[in-house]
Amino acid sequence: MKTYNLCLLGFGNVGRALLRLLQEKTVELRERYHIDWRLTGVATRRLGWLANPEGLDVSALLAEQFEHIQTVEAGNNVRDWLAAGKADALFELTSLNVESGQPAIEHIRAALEHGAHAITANKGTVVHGYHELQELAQRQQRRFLFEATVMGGAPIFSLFASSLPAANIVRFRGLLNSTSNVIIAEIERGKSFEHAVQTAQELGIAETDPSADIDGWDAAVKVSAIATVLMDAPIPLEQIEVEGIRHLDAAQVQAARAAGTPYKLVAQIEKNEDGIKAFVKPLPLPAHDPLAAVTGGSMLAHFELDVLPGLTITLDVPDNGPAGPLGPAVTAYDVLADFIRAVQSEQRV
Ligand SMILES: NC(=O)C1=CN([C@@H]2O[C@H](COP(=O)(O)OP(=O)(O)OC[C@H]3O[C@@H](n4cnc5c(N)ncnc54)[C@H](OP(=O)(O)O)[C@@H]3O)[C@@H](O)[C@H]2O)C=CC1
Ligand SMILES: N[C@@H](CC=O)C(=O)O
Repeated sequence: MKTYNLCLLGFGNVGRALLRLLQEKTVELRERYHIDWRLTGVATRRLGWLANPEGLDVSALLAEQFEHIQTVEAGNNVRDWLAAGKADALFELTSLNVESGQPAIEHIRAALEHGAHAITANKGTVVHGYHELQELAQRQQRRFLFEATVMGGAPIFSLFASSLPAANIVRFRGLLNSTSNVIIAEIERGKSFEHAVQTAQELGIAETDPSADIDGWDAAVKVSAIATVLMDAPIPLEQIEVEGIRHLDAAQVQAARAAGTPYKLVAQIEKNEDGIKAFVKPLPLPAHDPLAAVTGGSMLAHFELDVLPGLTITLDVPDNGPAGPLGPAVTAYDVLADFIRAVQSEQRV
């Protein structure tokens, strides 16, 4: 059985949740999937480039006892660090950069060139680097996987890839941003905007810079990722009509809720012979609209396909589970599932 050397770049909400999940699933990974693992690299701007090819102390990392962690010299850049950690897989879990997807794209490029699989929750890499990184992965016979980037926790990209051959999306409508949904719900309950943002941050679902959520860009990036990967219609962000929830007036939000037509940040894509059009904007929705019933950090994606009139995927994310906030935990599951898929693709060769 192969022991995989895993390197984590970004050790925030999702990185920590992934490490906890890997610990929980160690025996299952070994017994069901013949995968053994050790953590050989962790890096963030604050921590620097930590590596040890014999394995880093996972419990000390999770307890933030960084001074107890034994490391080797790992240089001060991603390529030297991947080499020092003898990486077989990189988990790229750094913050979203809406404008360029960097430096995450460079991290993934480095991992693939090193010969490691690259798995990410960072949607900037898909919007700004999808074609280049897929081609590089194919040349290197490694996998670039990104299931967690849209509706972290739910299968979207892998579902289409594995179970919906020759199906073409003609319309998509969904609620793709948990943070704005939590913020709107808090405002409906009479909380201030600042308090509402803080609640989303405490749940671990807000972006490092929450203005990406509030101003609609996180949802727009997800829209662009769906169009690029699933609709073969890369739509640049500047061609998406984007309006966030910042300007929504509390009284207006509360009145809409009282009237049974709550505001939701709706994402929509339509493709026809004239091309592709997409928007992200807050809309009051009638009670019978399935999007109106999506609560808290939950999300919904509704696809209309040429072969299926309607396919809806709902991801229920209650705020907290026994071990804390569930948003990052369900996202970590998608990352783990991608890792298993990457290894299985090697095992099939
Ligand atoms: N949280 C969620 O529910 C979900 C998150 N995602 C995506 O997952 C990614 C991580 O999210 P999350 O864990 O919540 O974010 P956090 O803000 O909690 O953590 C981000 C981590 O990345 C590190 N980081 C940021 N920039 C760099 C850089 N240039 N070089 C090295 N390290 C860097 C930060 O550490 P430091 O500041 O020390 O560098 C920190 O450890 C994001 O791209 C997000 O969009 C996707 C789906 C759901
Ligand atoms: N900030 C995002 C996290 C997942 O992508 C959200 O709120 O949906």
